[in-house]
Amino acid sequence: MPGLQGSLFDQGDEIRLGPLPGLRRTALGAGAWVDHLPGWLSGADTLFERLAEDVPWRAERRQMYEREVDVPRLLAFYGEGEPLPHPVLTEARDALTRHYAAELGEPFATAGLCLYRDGRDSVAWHGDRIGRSATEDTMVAILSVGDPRDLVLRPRDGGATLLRLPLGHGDLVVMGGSCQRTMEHAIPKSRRAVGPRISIQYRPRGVG
Ligand SMILES: O=C(O)CCC(=O)C(=O)O
Ligand SMILES: [Fe+2]
Repeated sequence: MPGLQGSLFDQGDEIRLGPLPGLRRTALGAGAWVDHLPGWLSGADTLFERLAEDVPWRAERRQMYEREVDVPRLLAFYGEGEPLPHPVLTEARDALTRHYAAELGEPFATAGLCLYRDGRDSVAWHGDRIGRSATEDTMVAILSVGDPRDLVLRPRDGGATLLRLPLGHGDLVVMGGSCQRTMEHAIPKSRRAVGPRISIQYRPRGVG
């Protein structure tokens, strides 16, 4: 098969996870912290293309006061034990479970996927406060592929943005400690011309 060898052995396309010890922790106060590792996954653009095509993306609507509005991003959710849409996503989840085993005390179990089609797609300020995260420390780990979008964090009880991290192209961020109950996070809309981004959020059982 002419051409096959070229595509199989092209390093730039190979989807591969790097080592996790390069993670850098930033303390945000009140027991909240963020771990960050740019470029954890190589071949991220190839993974983006696969996921964009293979995942059964859903458009959702939600009630906002009197009106029903479009949720400004596409979604997919994989519950505990459900096969993930690409083997590297299982590998990433298991590597994160191993790395954080002592600190987290339970495995990462679910995967939520978001597709931000362009700068108009976003997530408003919120904490992932379903389940144990409302009252106890937990972690939400996010792997990003596609064009970078800013993840911003601010204290829940008011105050300025403490951290702004552009996330895309294989970057990893982990929000931990009290982050989901003492801080809020968002992916703001962007007026710049940005290409699509997919985020994969790993959470322990019952956390949402
Ligand atoms: O896309 C992201 O990186 C964040 C998504 C998020 O905060 C959520 O789905 O709860
Ligand atoms: Fe969130």
